[in-house]
Amino acid sequence: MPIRKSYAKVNIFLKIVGKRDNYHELASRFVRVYSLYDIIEFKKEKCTKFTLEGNFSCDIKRNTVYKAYELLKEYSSKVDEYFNNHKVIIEKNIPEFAGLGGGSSNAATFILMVNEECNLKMSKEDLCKIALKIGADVPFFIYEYNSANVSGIGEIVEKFEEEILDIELITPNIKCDTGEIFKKFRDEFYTEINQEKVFKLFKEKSKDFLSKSSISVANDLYKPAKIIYKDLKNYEKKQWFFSGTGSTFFKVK
Ligand SMILES: C[C@](O)(CO)[C@H](O)COP(=O)(O)OP(=O)(O)OC[C@H]1O[C@@H](n2ccc(N)nc2=O)[C@H](O)[C@@H]1O
Ligand SMILES: Nc1ncnc2c1ncn2[C@@H]1O[C@H](COP(=O)(O)OP(=O)(O)OP(=O)(O)O)[C@@H](O)[C@H]1O
Repeated sequence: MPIRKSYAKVNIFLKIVGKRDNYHELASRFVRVYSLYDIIEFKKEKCTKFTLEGNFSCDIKRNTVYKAYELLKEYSSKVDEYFNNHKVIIEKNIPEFAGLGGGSSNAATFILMVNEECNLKMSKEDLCKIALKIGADVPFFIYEYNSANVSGIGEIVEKFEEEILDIELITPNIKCDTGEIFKKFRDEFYTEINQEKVFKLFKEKSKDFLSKSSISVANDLYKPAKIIYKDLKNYEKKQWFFSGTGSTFFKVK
């Protein structure tokens, strides 16, 4: 029975490089969190329509996995046929609105599983074209790297060679809205890192970078996030950093 782990991610650093329409171009180190994952299973069962079981806060049409299904079934009739005979069960462990890429990871893992089970023979590059339509973090999960330097709006994913990191997480019960935080950044904190500094950042090991950085230097979105969600400051601790648009703080052990 097809079953796979759908890992969480943290952003070791997240720097804004520029604007692209109402989006922002990033330079970010994404690292897979091996200790935190959802589990996605395709279970044999007759289904009259696409069936997705799991503890989600949104309806099926807004689910990233459903969006991935809708996009994949355009490629081959095998996909619809497969999900007439299988349902999708997701055991959710990654908290939502946490900066951990839960929804994005689910979509990517689902895409990889369908590519295999329906024998679509699509390349990672082809799968990323679909992934990007779902969200900026999805391509990272398609490549399945332990660490990667991600740029553009998430569409450029370069493998970064380093040891697997042991990451501790604290996710306060504060649901951080990504759009609001980017807007606050753009309105009140806008700054761009230059390409020369990005080049140096992308060569630095994650542990070395963090040993010399502060939470606000590592992640351009932390200051705006803290203005909107004032309780975040209660969780600030030495050697703890902020992932994505939060609310998760992480420490590399
Ligand atoms: C912050 C990160 O999680 C870093 O890993 C990602 O860049 C977030 O990307 P994402 O999950 O695709 O973000 P979404 O939740 O779909 O985006 C919500 C809103 O955030 C803003 N947004 C998002 C990503 C980005 N690179 N620039 C943006 O300005 C956009 O207004 C977007 O409409
Ligand atoms: N498969 C899914 N798992 C979790 N949330 C999902 C999923 N599909 C859609 N969502 C919705 O996406 C929104 C954000 O979920 P989540 O924060 O996990 O996604 P993410 O953008 O990948 O992660 P983050 O931005 O926090 O790093 C929530 O409204 C949630 O209901």
